[in-house]
Amino acid sequence: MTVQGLELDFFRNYVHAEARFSPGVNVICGENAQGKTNLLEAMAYLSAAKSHRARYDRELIQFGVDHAFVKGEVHAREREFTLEARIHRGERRQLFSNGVRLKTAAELSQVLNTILFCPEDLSLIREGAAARRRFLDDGICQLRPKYAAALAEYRRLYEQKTRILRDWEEKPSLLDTLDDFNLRMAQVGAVLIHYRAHFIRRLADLAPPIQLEFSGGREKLGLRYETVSTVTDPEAGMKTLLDQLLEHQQSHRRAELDSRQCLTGPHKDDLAVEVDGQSARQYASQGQTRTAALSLKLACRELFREDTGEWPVLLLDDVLSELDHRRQAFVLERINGGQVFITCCEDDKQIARDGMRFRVKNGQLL
Ligand SMILES: Nc1ncnc2c1ncn2[C@@H]1O[C@H](COP(=O)(O)OP(=O)(O)OP(=O)(O)O)[C@@H](O)[C@H]1O
Repeated sequence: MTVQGLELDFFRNYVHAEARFSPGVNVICGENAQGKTNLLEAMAYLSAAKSHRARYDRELIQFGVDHAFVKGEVHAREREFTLEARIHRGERRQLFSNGVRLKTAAELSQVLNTILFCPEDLSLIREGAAARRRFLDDGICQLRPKYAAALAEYRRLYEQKTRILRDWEEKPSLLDTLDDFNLRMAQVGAVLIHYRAHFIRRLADLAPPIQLEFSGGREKLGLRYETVSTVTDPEAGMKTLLDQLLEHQQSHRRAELDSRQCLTGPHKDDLAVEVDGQSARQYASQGQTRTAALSLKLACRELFREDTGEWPVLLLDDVLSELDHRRQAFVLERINGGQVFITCCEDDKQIARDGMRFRVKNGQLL
């Protein structure tokens, strides 16, 4: 799949921009703070109506303006699509595909998939479990609309249960509904675990060879799914998962009431990442961290290809500047095949000589 053209109005620092892109490599150069990341963010937004760095859609709207508009012409599944996002301050965003209003962001992902790698992705290795859960959720949501729906329901249930646990002492009648919430959370939680387990198993096949090649045959990457402790096999059937989740809830019932927190369920899941058998979070060097994060993203890209039959659009933000020439060459070699956008600070002619080049200056694409 490819983004053939992009149009932006009042998106971040772009007042208006239009561009046509190469189906291969597109190099986006420019000095700091000119709008390179904003451009990749706009493309990623068209695939999932989410930004990797904005908490609220309103952050995407240009300062002092009340709306933003992103339009992409996308070639996917041997067809042409026009995807549009209209973002208004204080209103719900509106998404369209070929002029038809979409009900959910998951419908965008059925047309366009993107994989973004940016400097913040080092947090995938370095930080707590939340960053890795986000990585899993973003990947699976793009591929599986059912997972996206289950995740949204789980989040709603989690918030409601958290409110019950917070307020039950003041309002004991709230406890009447706790068992119903627990059952539904275990049912939806089993769905999340099922999808996550399969996704991680496939990543665990795809990522280690990338890390090995990346590191010149030196580094062995290991991935392991860590979920609720009573779950003996995350790939077991739904009924087994449900029973094991209910068992965990039961054993934590008192602790939840005492601590007034939701202590049981896949909202605490993690993806353990190891390099040469040691926890990457604790022991990986800067270079190993960057390599492991990039290997995970490139593995995700290959998984998407296996699943949809098409390469997702790869968005590499500021990835090459930190790598030595051998690793740069490896990345450029590895990304052959699909459409790629790479940002860089200086106009390095060595990078992707066959690709199209763009210069970004003060919110203008030249
Ligand atoms: N909502 C907004 N309205 C207007 N400008 C914004 C908005 N959000 C961010 N900007 C500005 O957009 C500019 C470009 O940001 P961007 O992150 O795209 O830079 P960049 O070219 O990737 O730079 P770097 O190389 O430093 O990463 C920044 O100066 C930022 O302040």
